[in-house]
Parts: sequence; C-alpha cells; structure tokens
Amino acid sequence: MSEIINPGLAATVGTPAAAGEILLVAERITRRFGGLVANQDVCVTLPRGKVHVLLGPNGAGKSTCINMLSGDLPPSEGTIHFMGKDITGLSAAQRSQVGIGRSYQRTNIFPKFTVLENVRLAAQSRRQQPWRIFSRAMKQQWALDKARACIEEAGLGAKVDWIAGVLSHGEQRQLEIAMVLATDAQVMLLDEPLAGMGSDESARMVEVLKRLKPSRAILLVEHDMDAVFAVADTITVMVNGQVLESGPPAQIKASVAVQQAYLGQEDSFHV
Ligand SMILES: Nc1ncnc2c1ncn2[C@@H]1O[C@H](COP(=O)(O)OP(=O)(O)OP(=O)(O)O)[C@@H](O)[C@H]1O
Repeated sequence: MSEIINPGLAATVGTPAAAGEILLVAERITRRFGGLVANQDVCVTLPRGKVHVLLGPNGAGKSTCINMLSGDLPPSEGTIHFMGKDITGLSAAQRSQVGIGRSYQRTNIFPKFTVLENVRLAAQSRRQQPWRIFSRAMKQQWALDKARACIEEAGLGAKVDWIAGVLSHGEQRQLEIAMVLATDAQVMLLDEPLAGMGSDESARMVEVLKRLKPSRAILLVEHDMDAVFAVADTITVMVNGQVLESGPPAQIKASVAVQQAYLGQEDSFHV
C-alpha cells in the first residue's frame, strides 16, 4: 500500500454529494486484545448530513470502535468502506488524506503556535510533502485562506491570532475541530469533544456540531446526554464490546435494555 494516498479514492473526495449519501460503512468489525474481545461484530453506517453517537458505559468499547474507524487500530476481523472503496488496510494518515478526520479524547494541538498556525499546518498535512510543512511556514496563501475559513466554521473567528495554549479548554476543542475541517474531512470522528466543558462551552460546541452536520457525516463518542440528544440522529449503545441497541434517539430513550445497562453508571438517562 502506498504511504501517501490511494489516488482513486482521493479523486472521489470533495465531489459534491447529496445529504444522505452513505460515506462510511463498517461491517462486523471485531477487535481482540489477546483474549479480550473489545469489539465484536460492530456495524456502523455513517450517512452525510447525520450525527451518529456511540454511547456506552466505561469499557464498553467506544474508543476501540472509533480507533478502528480512524485507522489507529486495525480490526481483527471485518471491513470498513469509505465511499464504496475498501479502506480496511489504510493507516490513520492515509484515511486522513482520503477524507476521514478525527479528534482525540485529549486535546492535541501545538500550544505555542497561534490558532491560525495550528490550522494552517493541519491544512498542509493533507498535501503530499509533509516535510515542507515547517520550512515553508506561512508562505502558502491557499493554506492560510483555508485555515481562516475552517476557524470561522468552528466558531473561533475572533481568536484567529491567539496563541493556542492560552485558549480556554472549550476553545481548544473548537480549534481541534477546525484542524479536522482543514484536512477536508467528509467523515468526522470526534472522541468526547465536550469532555471537561462547562455548560456555556458545551452549548457552543453543540451549535458548532449542528452547523457542520449538513455537509458531513459525524460520529461522536460523548457522555454528555443533553448534548447527545440535542445533536444525534442515530445512537448506538455498546455494552461489553457489542452493540446493545441502535436507532433514533426516541427508541434509545425508551429502551429498557439501555436503561438497565446504565444502572449504577455516572452517565444517566435523565433526559
Ligand atoms: N490497547 C489495549 N490493550 C488491551 N486492552 C485494551 C486496549 N484498549 C482497550 N482495551 C480494553 O478494551 C475494552 C474496551 O475499551 P475502550 O477504551 O474501547 O472502552 P470505552 O467504551 O471507550 O471506555 P471509556 O468510556 O472508559 O473510554 C476495555 O476492557 C479496555 O480495557
């Protein structure tokens, strides 16, 4: 497999497509760690224009699932297709280049760089000469223009020249969203984007997610139930590495099996 990109796949990215188009399909993905089955036969379908939330108690397998979708972990079994092409064997870097972007549970930015520099670097990471990213700093106008647009879309327009390290926690998470956008992600995999946020910051992030949703497919792992039910079109609840139930929010809210899975957990279904 080429280290840089699958050209056939790259050519499909950026093609205007209708809402509802299926972008990513994971079929029966399974991941074992020695004798532990962290995900078993998990199926996920991500259409453009929809937010899919992965819920589940601690240790249920949500991060393992998102790691397999992003390419950070190879599945032990199962397949993942993006826009009809099999990407099961692509690395995380290759998936980023074809249009699958992710954020991590922990904030992942360059704290001494400005907001604009962080996002400009993310934009340039999609290009095929990553070793030039630093040496040609600030010279590529296209990357700056793209970075500004993504920063605006992520709701950070007023902080474009701020040093990233002095932003609030919530703003740093918004910056990460801008960095994912700058890679032209069609599919956004977001691992707990609201973690550690206060209510104002959470509300702002929910607005950002709603704004991003129409033109992309978004998969979230999130524990904040108010936010989950504010943005989700589909919710998949995992327990012990398996899908317990998957469906629209009203179905999940009414599910006795889901209620029972959450008994004694911090994350409650009081929504
Ligand atoms: N790299 C690894 N090596 C061994 N076991 C792992 C590894 N990563 C995850 N696991 C195990 O797989 C199971 C699922 O973990 P995972 O992190 O996917 O759950 P989670 O639902 O994301 O949990 P949390 O909400 O606590 O983040 C757990 O039992 C965990 O200990």
